[in-house]
Amino acid sequence: MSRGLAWQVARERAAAAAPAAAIEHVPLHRAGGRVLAADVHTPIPLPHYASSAMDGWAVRGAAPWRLVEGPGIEAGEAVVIVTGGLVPDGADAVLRSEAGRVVDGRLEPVGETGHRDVAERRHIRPAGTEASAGELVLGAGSLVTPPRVALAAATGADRLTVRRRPRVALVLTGDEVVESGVPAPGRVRDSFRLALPAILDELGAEAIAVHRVGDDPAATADAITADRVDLVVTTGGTGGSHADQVRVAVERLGAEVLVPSVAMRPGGPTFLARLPDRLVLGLPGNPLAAVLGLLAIGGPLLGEWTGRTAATMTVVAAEALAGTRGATRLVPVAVGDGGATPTAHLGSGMLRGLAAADAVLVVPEEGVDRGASAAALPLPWPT
Ligand SMILES: Nc1nc2c(c(=O)[nH]1)N[C@H]1C(S)=C(S)[C@@H](COP(=O)(O)OP(=O)(O)OC[C@H]3O[C@@H](n4cnc5c(N)ncnc54)[C@H](O)[C@@H]3O)O[C@H]1N2
Ligand code: MOO
Repeated sequence: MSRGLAWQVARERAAAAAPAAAIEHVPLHRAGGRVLAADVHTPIPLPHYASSAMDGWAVRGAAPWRLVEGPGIEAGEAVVIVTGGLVPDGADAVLRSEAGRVVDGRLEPVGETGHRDVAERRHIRPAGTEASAGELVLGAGSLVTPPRVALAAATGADRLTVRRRPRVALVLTGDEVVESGVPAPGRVRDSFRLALPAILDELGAEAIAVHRVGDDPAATADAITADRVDLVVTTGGTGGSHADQVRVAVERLGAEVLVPSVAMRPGGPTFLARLPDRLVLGLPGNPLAAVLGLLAIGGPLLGEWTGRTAATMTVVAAEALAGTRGATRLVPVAVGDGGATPTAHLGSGMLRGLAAADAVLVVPEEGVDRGASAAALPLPWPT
């Protein structure tokens, strides 16, 4: 296998391979975590009516006030009101319940606060103070966070127009892989069926099918084309040996190879190819290599596709890290007050190093000095 495309070039190609996002209209309860595909303008002012900020009485004119039922009030009248209640037209202020007293059916202010409530026309939230009717309140491209869902609801929206999540099928290869229990020598317990859908979910995609196939190009090609999906993520079989049949399967399907392999360690055999109706991201079988391949190449692809571009990160290396000639080295690190330190157990076939990491330091060919700043990939799951 050649050394592969340079890190930056491979990532740019992956981002450029993202198709235009499809859109869908989803109910608000399903919109969290999605990216808006259209601006949200509020059709109503926010708040849309003048409301009381306190429990008490809406009053008009000078004290004392005669208590009336409303809805309207005239000078010298007051109406009982609760927090959030509709302030009657013409009301001057809301007198808080603790700042007023009813004597002989007449309401009067009590103490300095009571007089101030009235004199300063307090506790009325006028309509339109947060937004005017027609105003833009959320822009296309924004991630739908909990307060943004609440804001959309306040405008009266029931659905939002968002980018559709790319649909993904997983094709897990390997005759030796078992899915339960303690594996016998020569067998390995599957690392991917549970982890990859969760990571894809964090990257804004949705795994809708999982196939297990043996080391057989025909079965692999069938699995790659089995579902109506936007992206197929395969594991194993990328290495170029006789058993590494995923590349053979993709070749037989006539795919255009966009990224043949990447000059990075680990994860170098990661590839990206395009079929007429779907992309295929091939990840190596070694567990650490596979996850790093997904973050390094699947990350920019899905970032561009979903609009959830991951923020880049800079960390300070707590120790010097040697580079690898002709390749970018990816080192899972724990990030603490003293900087970023490589975690233990970072073999390509291992998982403990990544399980203990907070980020992945990107070590250029020339290495990183102790105390120097270096780029890092954030991990898409909570750490
Ligand atoms: N002669 C060469 N051999 C290898 C090269 C090379 O360039 N020349 N590259 C090495 C590198 S780097 C990597 S990474 C791997 C890539 O391997 P494949 O993608 O072909 O994957 P497999 O050979 O099928 O498996 C590798 C390894 O991963 C284990 N595996 C596979 N699936 C799973 C799974 N679902 N859960 C857990 N572990 C899995 C598999 O048992 C193997 O141990 O190739 C190197 N070799
Ligand atoms: O790139 Mo392979 O990724 O080390 O084990």
